[in-house]
Amino acid sequence: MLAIQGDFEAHARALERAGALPTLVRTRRHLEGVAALVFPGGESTTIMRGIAREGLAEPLRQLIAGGLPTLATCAGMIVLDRAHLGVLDLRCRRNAFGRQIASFECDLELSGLPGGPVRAVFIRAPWVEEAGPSVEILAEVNGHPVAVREGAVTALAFHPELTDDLRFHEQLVAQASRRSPQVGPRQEVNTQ
Ligand SMILES: NC(=O)CC[C@H](N)C(=O)O
Repeated sequence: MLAIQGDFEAHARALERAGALPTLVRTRRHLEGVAALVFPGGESTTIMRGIAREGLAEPLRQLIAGGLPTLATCAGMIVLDRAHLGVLDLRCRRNAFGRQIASFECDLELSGLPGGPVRAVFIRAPWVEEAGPSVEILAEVNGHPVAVREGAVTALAFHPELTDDLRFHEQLVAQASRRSPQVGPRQEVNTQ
């Protein structure tokens, strides 16, 4: 997972519980051999600055364009949008829910996610202001998309990594092991 700034440690714990071996990506070298990517929540301007400083933008774009399974939450969704890395064909509105209800939780039903609604934790969250035809909207709040999928990328305006709900991380691990069976789940790697 991208570990420049933000709540990547919460993602690491969720990934471990989902059977993956999370590694921290801070430089280009750390991208070698990754089977999936996570873009955490945090502060998108700071994360973008780190990406630029480390020369990570182009390698990240190439990996995602090549179909690397990717999960992005909150600031991570902003980082992937047209105005930033440009890997998702959508435009985010930052801090979209405004000051009064900057942070809130709700139960959210997502299309294509079995097992019932998720408890969605929004923290100064963005929403998707406008999206191209290749972007599938998975859930909305008040008519604004807050969960989308495009290709192998799932982007969420909320933070599943801050709850006990592992479904998104499990989905990512499953996507990654379908694509490169040698890398997961961990039980298969470590059977001596
Ligand atoms: N929880 C979050 O990731 C908030 C995102 C933050 N408001 C930003 O614009 O970068």
